[in-house]
Amino acid sequence: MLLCECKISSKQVSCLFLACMDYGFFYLINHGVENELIQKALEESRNFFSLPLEEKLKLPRTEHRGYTPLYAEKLDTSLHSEGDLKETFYIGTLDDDKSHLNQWPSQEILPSWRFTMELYYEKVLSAGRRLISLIALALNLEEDFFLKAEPLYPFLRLLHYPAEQGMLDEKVLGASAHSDYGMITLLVSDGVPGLQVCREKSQEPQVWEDVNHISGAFVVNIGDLMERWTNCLYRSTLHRVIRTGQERYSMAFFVDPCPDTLVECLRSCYSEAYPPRFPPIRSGDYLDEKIRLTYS
Ligand SMILES: O=C(O)CCC(=O)C(=O)O
Ligand SMILES: [Fe+2]
Repeated sequence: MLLCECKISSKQVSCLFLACMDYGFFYLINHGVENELIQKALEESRNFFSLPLEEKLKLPRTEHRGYTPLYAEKLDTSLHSEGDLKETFYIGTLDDDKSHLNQWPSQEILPSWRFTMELYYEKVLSAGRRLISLIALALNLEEDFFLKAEPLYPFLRLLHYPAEQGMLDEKVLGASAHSDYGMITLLVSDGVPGLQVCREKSQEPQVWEDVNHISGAFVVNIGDLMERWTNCLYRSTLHRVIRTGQERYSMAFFVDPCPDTLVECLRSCYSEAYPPRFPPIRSGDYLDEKIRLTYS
């Protein structure tokens, strides 16, 4: 899937439609975020996670921004394990009345950290906006249909999966099985394997496929709210990160609608024979409940 400033062809729009329907996961290239910036942001993320724990704990996650230590989150809330073997750092919107809630490592310790993360955030957000308008076009909607859910509610999640020391409970994963909650996610990693997708969430036993790394490309996936809007025409696909013994870094950028957006089945996505599968829901209510469960 190509995404550039120039005109997009109808063939590319149908290719996007099929990718959202078949897998809910696809690669995105020519997205306008330079690979150098991606690598720089990954390096800064590594710098942060390499700090002593007491330094990281000075920025504890508050209002869903800041640091969460190993095992603090469990993405598969049905699992009986202590939590996921990953540490994370969240950055929320940069330019609204909540921007002051963001937490930043001290400039003395990491001088270019905030600048790099803000630049990365802005660039990925603009690629995400463009992609969301293409997703609307692919559904025969007005280009700005999903952007009416402005101000968007994007979050950058930095992730670090440590190399393992000693024996661990088999049930513990890097990121346990989950689907993402919002509209779309744009993901990059340092190339260390581990990410897997399961195309049929209800099939038993579940079949997991590895997602290969393409340097400079985003792995994009559809989230639950987009699945609800489209009455499951677009798939919010189950995915996870397994433990490989190797250390791994990734950065997930979640593009979510404004909390007050009412997400209800699109007119073109239901019929008498295929009624809406989900009741309408306020985006903020759905997201808050999912986030609450992840930490409980
Ligand atoms: O680290 C990865 O590759 C995936 C992370 C992920 O699925 C998430 O943060 O929601
Ligand atoms: Fe995810």
